[in-house]
Amino acid sequence: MAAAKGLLTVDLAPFFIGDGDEVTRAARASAIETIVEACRTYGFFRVVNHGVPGELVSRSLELPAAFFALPDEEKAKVVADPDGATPIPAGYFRLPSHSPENAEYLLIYQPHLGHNLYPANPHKFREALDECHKKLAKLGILVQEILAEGMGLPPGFFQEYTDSDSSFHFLAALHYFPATEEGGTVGLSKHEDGRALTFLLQDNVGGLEVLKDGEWVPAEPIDGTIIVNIGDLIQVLTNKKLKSATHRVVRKPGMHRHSLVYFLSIDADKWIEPLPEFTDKVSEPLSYRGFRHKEYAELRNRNKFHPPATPKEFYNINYYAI
Ligand SMILES: O=C(O)CCC(=O)C(=O)O
Ligand SMILES: [Fe+2]
Repeated sequence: MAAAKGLLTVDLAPFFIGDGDEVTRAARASAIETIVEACRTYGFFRVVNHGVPGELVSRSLELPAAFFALPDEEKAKVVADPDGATPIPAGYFRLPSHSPENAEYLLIYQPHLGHNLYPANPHKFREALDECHKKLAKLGILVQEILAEGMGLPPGFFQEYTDSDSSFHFLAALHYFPATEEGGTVGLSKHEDGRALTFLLQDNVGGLEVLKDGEWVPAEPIDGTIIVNIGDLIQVLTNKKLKSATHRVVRKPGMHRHSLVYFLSIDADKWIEPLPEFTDKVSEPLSYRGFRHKEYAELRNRNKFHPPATPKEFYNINYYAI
C-alpha cells in the first residue's frame, strides 16, 4: 500500500492466493481496512495485482482509440436504436454539439445479454472488450466481497443486489477531444457516478480529478493500476458511510484522451434505501428516503439525453436526501 498523489494504492495479490496462511490473511485484513478507509474519506482508490492482465488493458484502450479515429460514417454504423432494451443505448454516441462536454463513447453491456453492437473495424475489437468485461466483472465481485467484509455485512451481500441480468453493467469506452480555446477544457462536468461501483482504465494523458475537502485531486494514470470508486447506490445503502465522490475530467490542449470505464450496477427493480446496519441498529438517522433503482436511473438519463438541463433540472442523489 502506498499513497500516490492522494489516492491510496491497494495490492490485491493476497486475495488471489488459495486459502492462504496467516501472513496472507493479515495482508488481506490490512487491504480491506485500507479500502474501507479510502471509501469513507475519498470514495476513490487504486488497485494493483487486480487480475486484469496488462496486455488486455492495453488492447482494450487501443482498439477503441482506433475505432474513434475512423470517419464519422464508419462510427455511425454502430449507433443503436434509442428505444432498445437497455437503459442507455448500446453502441456509439457522440455528445450533442451544444453540450459543454466534448467526448464520444461506445457502450458495451454484458456480452451474454445480446444487446451489443460491435464495430467490425478494428479487427478483434469484440474479442478484447468482451474479455475485459469478464475480467472486470470478476474484479467487481472481489471488491464487493471486500466491502461487505469491511462493513460488517455477510459474504455475498452486495451480489444479492448486483448479480442479475437486469443490472445492466456496462463498459464505456470514452474518447475526449483535445481542449481548444473556443471549446474550453471540460471533458466531463463534475458529477457523481449513479450506480454501485466504477472501475477505470485510462491511457497516459491524465485529466480525471476527484473532489476532496474542496480541492480537486488529480487521479493520474499509473501503469498497472485500476482506479475504483463508490457510486451513489452504495452511498445510499451504507447511509453515507461510503462516499460517492464528485469527480470530473479536464481536457488538455493537443491531447486526445481515452479511458475505459466499467460501471457495476444494481438490478433495476431493487429497492434502494439505507440499510438497518447503518441506521436503526446504530441509532443513526436515515440520510435518504428509499427508491426503486430504475426510477433513479431514469432521472439520471434525463440529465444526459434531454440537455440543456438547467441546474434546477439536473438530477443527482440529493433528490432523495432527507
Ligand atoms: O474518463 C474518465 O476518466 C472518467 C469517466 C467518468 O467519470 C464517467 O464516465 O462517469
Ligand atoms: Fe464518473
